[in-house]
Formats: sequence, structure tokens, C-alpha cells
Amino acid sequence: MNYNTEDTIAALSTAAGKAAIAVIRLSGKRSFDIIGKIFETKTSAAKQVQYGCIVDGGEKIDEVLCAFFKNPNTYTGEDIAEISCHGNPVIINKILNLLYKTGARQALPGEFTYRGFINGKMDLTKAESVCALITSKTETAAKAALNNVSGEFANKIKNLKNDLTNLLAFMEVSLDHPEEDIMFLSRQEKQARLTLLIETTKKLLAIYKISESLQKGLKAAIIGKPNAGKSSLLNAIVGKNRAIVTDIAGTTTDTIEEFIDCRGVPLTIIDTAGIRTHSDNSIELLGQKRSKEAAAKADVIIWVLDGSAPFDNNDKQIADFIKTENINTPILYVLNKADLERQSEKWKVESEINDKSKNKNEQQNDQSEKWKVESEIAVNSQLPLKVSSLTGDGIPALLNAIAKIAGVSDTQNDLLMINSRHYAHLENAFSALTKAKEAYALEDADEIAAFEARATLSELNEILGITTSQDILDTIFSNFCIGK
Ligand SMILES: Nc1nc2c(c(=O)[nH]1)N(C=O)[C@@H](CNc1ccc(C(=O)N[C@@H](CCC(=O)O)C(=O)O)cc1)CN2
Ligand SMILES: Nc1nc2c(ncn2[C@@H]2O[C@H](COP(=O)(O)OP(=O)(O)OP(=O)(O)O)[C@@H](O)[C@H]2O)c(=O)[nH]1
Ligand SMILES: [K+]
Ligand SMILES: [Mg+2]
Repeated sequence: MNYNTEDTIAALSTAAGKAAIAVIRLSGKRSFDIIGKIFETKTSAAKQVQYGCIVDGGEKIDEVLCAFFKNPNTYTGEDIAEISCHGNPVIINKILNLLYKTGARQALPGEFTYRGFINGKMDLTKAESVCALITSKTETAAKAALNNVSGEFANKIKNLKNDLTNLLAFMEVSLDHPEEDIMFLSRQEKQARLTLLIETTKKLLAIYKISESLQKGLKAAIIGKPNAGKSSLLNAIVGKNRAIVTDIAGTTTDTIEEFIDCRGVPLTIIDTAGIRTHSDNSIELLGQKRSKEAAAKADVIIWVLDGSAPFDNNDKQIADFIKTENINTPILYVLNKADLERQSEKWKVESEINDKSKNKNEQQNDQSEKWKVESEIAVNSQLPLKVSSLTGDGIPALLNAIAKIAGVSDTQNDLLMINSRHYAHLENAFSALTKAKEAYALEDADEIAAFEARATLSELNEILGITTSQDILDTIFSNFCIGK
């Protein structure tokens, strides 16, 4: 990636397409000079925002507002000019091409923010979260990203660094003057301070899971036998008649996706075709294949059981499928149709009919299958959630359970965006701090303790981007959108 900081860069910073207004941004040494050549205005030059026209030679291209931001107190730290033109793609392209012709170069993805980072306007955690802020899919996710943009995560890392630097000074003094140990910090005191640092690091590590869920979102697949009420459940969750519901088994033949904000977690819910043992219908069979694929790709499986009827061989088949394919995916068991009493009476009647129509062997098989599915649920040591897709009862509890799997709790207040890069460095910091503390339990390992403390510092510097290598920076910023 060639981020030549000598060039003056230009890009459309608002979304492409038709809009009331579009903002084209320029940053670099020649920003004002380039604008001066294509912008005609009668507004006083002293004004930060000026009204006028963009002209190409004699040709008028658009009526615009231009805003001027003098370095160094700008987003990039350089001179910035912003053109607010009419949001017509034809006009936008004409202005951009005129800017390129007049001496600006097309900005690369993330290049404005990169310049802000290089010029000390923001640390790397802030720069990274600008991108997270733009792509956040829920209000909660955006709040977490904004906390980072405001420097809350960076401040936590900086505080850790300060405390550690302070402690390291004592550690190094004791190394140089071992006989005067008493005058400085005792071994126990150093250990106690390291314990505090370890605890803080641990808390930050714990935020990672929810950060990931908030940023990337989760996929939940609703699976179950035909007529268990999967489509009804999807409709109840999203609050509209998205999927067709009938009392005919096999109504849903393809997967249906809907997006919701589930307690702040961006959640894609996928309704699927019912899975059953026997079907001659080739469409249904293809649908069932898709159901299984959706379940295999999901972060959460919502297994819908008909709570008003006994479990049967179809439920058993699904239990077997889950067992073989999705060992690690969390499963939520939903006993749907809670508005109907679980019909133990009906069950009895059915078994009586079975008693009469089947031989003894067959009866025993049926009973043991029912028992197997029920025990399967018990083994997973999770109480099934009682839900009525008809009345909506139990839906809030189901959403809470999904949020809990995503790591979101009701009492969450210190939301931050901790990404996988931060997490890796925090893990290294945690392990180095732990080694440093362990070293102080020994009589002759103070050198090791100091070494590990310094290793921790460099991990923290990596998080802030103080020592981060160019190729890593390139990777981070190139994942931004153009114009950011
Ligand atoms: N028109 C416009 N709107 C925008 C941006 C922009 O670049 N242009 N932003 C771009 O992301 C965001 C706002 N973020 C910004 C962050 C810092 C500075 C800035 O000029 N910082 C100066 C201090 C300015 C002051 O205090 O007056 C600095 O840090 O030195 C500007 C915008 C969202 N809205
Ligand atoms: N009483 C009651 N009926 C329900 C409930 N949920 C679904 N039903 C009924 O059960 C039948 C099947 O519902 P669907 O949502 O189509 O079931 P499905 O699991 O999507 O079925 P397939 O798409 O065929 O696999 C319909 O008649 C629904 O009205 C519920 O909570 N209570
Ligand atoms: K159905
Ligand atoms: Mg359905």
C-alpha cells in the first residue's frame, strides 16, 4: 500500500449514489491551492464556510459550499477542504475528476484517518474504532465504538502503562541496588501491584467476546420438525408476518432470513424447512438440506419442539443430526405452543391407540425414542424455554438467552470495542504479567520479572499503535472505506 503523505488526496466521503448533499474531502499541503483554482466565491475569504460555484474553465459544474480547516487542528492534522455539492453521482464524478486534473490524487481506503494517526491526531485504537463506528449495526454497537473513538479504551491502556512504568522503575532500582531493597518496594508490594495490573488486564480480556458479538453480529438458525412452529416463532420474534404459516407440515421449503437488534446484538434469524425422517417430495428434501447447512453455519441453534405433543422420531432425528454436526454450537431448546397444555392426556390416548394397533415390540421402540429425546435435552443440562409463538409469551426470555450467549448482560455499562488484534496483545500482556508476578515468588528471579514487565509494556504499545509495523497498519487501514 502506497500511502504517500506528500500528496494531496481527495475522495467522496459520503455514500455513493443519489442524495440531497454529498461531501467531497481534500487533505494535504495543496488543498487550499487546488480549491482556489476551481471554486469561485463572493464570500469573505475570512469565513470558514464559503458559498460559491465549482467551475471547470468557463463551465459551471455545481453550486456548492466549501469549508476550510487550517492545519494542524484538523482531522488529519493537515489542511482540509470540504466541498458540499449536490448529491448527484454525475456532478460528484465531474468534481472529483476536476480535482484529480488540478493536482489531487484519489485517496486510498482509510487514508484520511491514516494521516490523522500518523500526525498524532489519534492513537491506533481510536483510528480502528472509527471504522467500527461506521459499520455498527445496532445502537449498542455504535455506542461501544464511540466510547473507543472518545479514547476510553486507549485511556485504560495508557493507565495500565503508567502504573507499569512506575512499578518497573522500582523493579529496576532494586536490580541495581539489591542491598537497599527495604528502602524501595518490598517483594510483596511489587507482587500486589502486579496483581492489580493482572486483574485490570483480565477485565479487558473479558470484554472481547461481547465486542465481537456487537461488531460482527450473530446468526441464529431456527430448526425443528415440520409444524413445530418455527415460522411462527420467526414471525413472533421479528414482529411481522415474514414467513408463511399454515397447519400443513412442510410449509417452509427454503431458508428465510431476517435481521433484528437483539438486546444490542445484531442478530440474523434464519427460519428453515422442517426436518423429518420421511419425505418423497424432492423440493422438501432440498429444503431440509438447506436447513442442515443453516444450522451448521449458525452461531446459535434454536431448536423448536412442539410442547403440546409428545416427542417423536422426527425430534429424535434432529437430535442425532445436532449430535453429529454441531457439537460446539450453543443450542437453545424452545418448547413452543406453551399456550396449549402439554397434552399428556392426548399422549395417553395415543399410546392406547398404539397399544391396540401395534405389537409389543413396536410400542417399546416408540417409548424408548421419546425417552431418548427427552433425556438428550436433560443431558445438555439446560431447561427448555417455554414459548408461545401465538401469544408471544416467552419471546423476551428467548432474546435474553441469545444475548447471554453473545456475552451481553443486563448490567453492561463499560462497553468498548476490543478487536482480535487488541485481544492478542492483551493475552500476551496478561501472560507476561503473570510470569513477572511468579518471578517475585522466587528469590533469584528479579531479572526475569523486569524482563516480563518490559515485555508487557511493548504489548501495550502495540495496542496503541506506538510500535506497530507498517504492514500491520496497511492491513488495518486498507479495510476502511474510501473517503474515511
Ligand atoms: N464535515 C465533516 N463531518 C464529520 C467529519 C469530517 O471530517 N467532516 N468527521 C471525520 O471523521 C467526523 C467528526 N470528527 C472529527 C474529529 C476531529 C476533527 C478535528 O478537526 N479535530 C481537531 C480539533 C478541532 C477543534 O477542536 O476545533 C484536532 O484534533 O486538532 C474534526 C472532525 C464526523 N463528521
Ligand atoms: N397454539 C399454538 N399454535 C401454534 C404455535 N406456533 C405455531 N402454531 C401453529 O402450528 C402450525 C404450524 O406452524 P408453522 O409456524 O407453520 O410451523 P413450522 O415449524 O414453520 O412448519 P414447517 O414450515 O412446515 O416446517 C400452525 O397452524 C400454527 O398456527 C403456538 O405457539 N401455539
Ligand atoms: K407448517
Ligand atoms: Mg415453516
